[in-house]
Amino acid sequence: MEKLLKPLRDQIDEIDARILDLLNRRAQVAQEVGHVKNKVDAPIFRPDREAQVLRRIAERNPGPLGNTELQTIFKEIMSACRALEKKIIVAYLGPAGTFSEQAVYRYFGMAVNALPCGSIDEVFRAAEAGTADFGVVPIENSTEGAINRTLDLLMQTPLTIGSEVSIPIQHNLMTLSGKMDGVHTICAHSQALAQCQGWLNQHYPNILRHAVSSNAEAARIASEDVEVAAIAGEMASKRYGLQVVNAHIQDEPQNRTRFAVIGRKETEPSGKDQTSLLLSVQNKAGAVYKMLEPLEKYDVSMTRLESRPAKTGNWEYYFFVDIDGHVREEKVRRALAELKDRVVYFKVLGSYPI
Ligand SMILES: O=C(O)C(=O)C[C@]1(C(=O)O)C=C[C@@H](O)C=C1
Repeated sequence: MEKLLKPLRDQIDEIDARILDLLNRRAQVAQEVGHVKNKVDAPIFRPDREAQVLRRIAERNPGPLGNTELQTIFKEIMSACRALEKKIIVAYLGPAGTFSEQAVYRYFGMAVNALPCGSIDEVFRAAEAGTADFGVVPIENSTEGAINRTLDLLMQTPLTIGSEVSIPIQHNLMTLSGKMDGVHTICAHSQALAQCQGWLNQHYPNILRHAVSSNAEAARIASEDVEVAAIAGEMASKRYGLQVVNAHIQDEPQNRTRFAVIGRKETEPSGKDQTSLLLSVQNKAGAVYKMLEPLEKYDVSMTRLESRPAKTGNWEYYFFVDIDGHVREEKVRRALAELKDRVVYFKVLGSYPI
């Protein structure tokens, strides 16, 4: 067998040498891009350009490697090249081991400085103050709906949504021993408890559930107390040395969370974008219909409409609306110009690649 493998491995060695050379040539060009950008103080991270590179890879891919695998590889290549220009700092809802941390690396690749924050508010503050270049905040879960604190903060912040990333959320029940004997409390973030409610009612109806600030915090508590179990992702079980008792206990197998990447700069059009809006209308019959009419008129599709009561107490609602297209596209610009006159509150949260 070794005899048969030798010439094939020689081929792989030779190809690897070429890949190595090409990767470093690519990195050198990225460094030059960095010099050009530094001269005019242009942003290093360009989500629009990265989306285009990844799209082109998928379009040109003849196989046998799959598009998802190739895009993962190219994301890391860009992440490494970008870090040669500048290693960006990304704030997220910590501690380390949360799904938010996973979203940071999924989106930016491994060559970033991930900065854990104690709350969603702190993530916004870090990005607003410039302590971090970007923030990653959960915006919506497919089982539990909107993350209210994020939506409230998006109303107030001067930051814009520059990208989004969605990751599968798989919850595991874990303890130090890998067993549930003697466990009196299950700790997790309230969202995770809600997402696993059906399963917990069925399997452990009599064990106390205790909401804590994050699943990673739950894992930390469980790592110090044999009588406590945690619900958390795989990263947290590894980080805190816990054994999984039951894997994938979320009620919805396709459970995903969408994260917004927030920053101080708007994202340029990439050719395939969407725009997130925050709107409010007066509580009158037909007001929502009237608000959305310009979208139909200019053939702009709406991909999400979510309502949320305003805090003023007079039964007004805020609407989080996603539409296809970038604010700089003509038809979007026109539709929004008309829509603006029909609402009492209007804010573009950001345009970014789909
Ligand atoms: O094209 C650029 O603007 C680059 O800086 C290069 C590059 C890349 O590696 O392809 C790196 C970082 C940017 O976010 C986008 C792309």
